[in-house]
Amino acid sequence: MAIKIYNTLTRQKEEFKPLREGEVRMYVCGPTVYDYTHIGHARTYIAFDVIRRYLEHKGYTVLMAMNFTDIDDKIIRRANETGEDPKELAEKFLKYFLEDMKALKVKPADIYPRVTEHINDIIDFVKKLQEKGYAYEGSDGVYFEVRKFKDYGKLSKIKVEELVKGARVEPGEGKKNPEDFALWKKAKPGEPKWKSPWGEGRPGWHIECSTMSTKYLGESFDIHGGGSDLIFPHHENEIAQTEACTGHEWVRYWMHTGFLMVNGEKMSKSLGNFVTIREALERYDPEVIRLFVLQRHYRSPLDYTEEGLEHAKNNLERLYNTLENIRVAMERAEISFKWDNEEFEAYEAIRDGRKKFYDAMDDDFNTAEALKAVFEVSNAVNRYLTQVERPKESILRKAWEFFKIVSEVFGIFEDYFREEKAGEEEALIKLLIDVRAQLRKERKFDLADKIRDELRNLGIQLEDTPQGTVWKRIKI
Ligand SMILES: Nc1ncnc2c1ncn2[C@@H]1O[C@H](COP(=O)(O)OP(=O)(O)OP(=O)(O)O)[C@@H](O)[C@H]1O
Ligand SMILES: [Zn+2]
Repeated sequence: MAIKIYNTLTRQKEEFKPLREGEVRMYVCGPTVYDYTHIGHARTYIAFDVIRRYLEHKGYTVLMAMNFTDIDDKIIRRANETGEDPKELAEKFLKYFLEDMKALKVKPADIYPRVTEHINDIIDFVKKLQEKGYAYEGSDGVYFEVRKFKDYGKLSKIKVEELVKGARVEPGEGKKNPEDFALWKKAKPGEPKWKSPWGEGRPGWHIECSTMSTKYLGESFDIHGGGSDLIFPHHENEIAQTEACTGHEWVRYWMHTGFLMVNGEKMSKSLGNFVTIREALERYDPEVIRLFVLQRHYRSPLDYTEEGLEHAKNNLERLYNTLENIRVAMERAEISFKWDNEEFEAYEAIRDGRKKFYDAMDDDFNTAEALKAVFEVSNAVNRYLTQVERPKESILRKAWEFFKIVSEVFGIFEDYFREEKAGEEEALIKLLIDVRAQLRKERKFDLADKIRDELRNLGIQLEDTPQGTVWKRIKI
């Protein structure tokens, strides 16, 4: 089944067709690193992590880039308040962000381009816009002339006239028109700055994403995403800059996440109503936070409540319980020579649950519906295990395989399945030690030594002690 994606650009679900067969190139706007990452950010990044995981699960090679805004007004302001160097401040919070994402089991992006390492690329981009007549230099910076770009407003559906009336414009003294936005800001005394054809200064916010995404993903790519607060002005301006520069369509699918809300307001650094990921992780397992996010569709708003997190915690426990039930039951499971009603019922429940899971994920990554399917399978397996004395191995294996898929896509139970693998490996080593002991008894020393040497080549060292043979891992 093909994947359908809700495209903010067309306000419709569309069948997903990547530009290159088998490959998906996606760019997700990263954080402005001036404070700790909060659960609101986590909502967005976990959502895109699962989207990316699902695309990979479906067989696509995903090339993902995420920027770091490591110089910007907010960073300079905060650094002035705390007396830190803006560069060090950004560096510190960038490191914390990566740690937080790792803790939440969010797979790292392939490339994390940072603004301060791409200043020359940004300058080149602005120069091109100036050459093409879309940008002009004002007293305090270089601006993009919005009215020159005919498609302006195509993403947010905001008209330039409304924009000016509603005063949704950025400040800037040197602008020709109120709706224009800064591509380059000339440095004020004491601000971090870089040399440019327009004097010393720094990039505006939007230009970094146009520059760095096209540098790494090409002049056209598949998916661009972020929280829905980025639709306007950030993504609207990104489109204007990039399409003005290249003269053709840039991004195929625009994806935006709903907000994480606290008491009816967006959780945000600016409003100060946030719970950091670190605080949340002191109280909840990372997988609880993931499940809490996945309980809602990524486009819907999500309320941050204790009940919501407790609900996720209980749900996660229920699923772990089922996994343990299956694992333990495997030991008493038998090969099937015939099926009874219980087997047919369990089989059909797993089959239907698995289909529902894929249908839900194909339908614009509907994790909330997919999770329902996971519980249907979980309930059916538990029911089956209470019904039969000797469960059939094939039924359990089907359920197990399904949970492995859920694990891969949702980024939960990963350690559990890893331990299972480690357990299998240990059992195999023990088996080889027994075989070697038997060979030695039979005085087949050549073969016995071969086992020892081959294992050593794999990083497993055997040692014969008076108590028997023991093994340890060694560096090879
Ligand atoms: N409450 C939230 N719910 C969902 N996504 C959010 C929330 N807050 C921020 N995001 C998303 O996190 C990403 C990084 O945000 P960024 O660092 O730009 O935050 P910010 O806008 O500076 O901070 P804040 O919005 O907290 O004041 C963006 O995609 C943004 O849309
Ligand atoms: Zn961006």
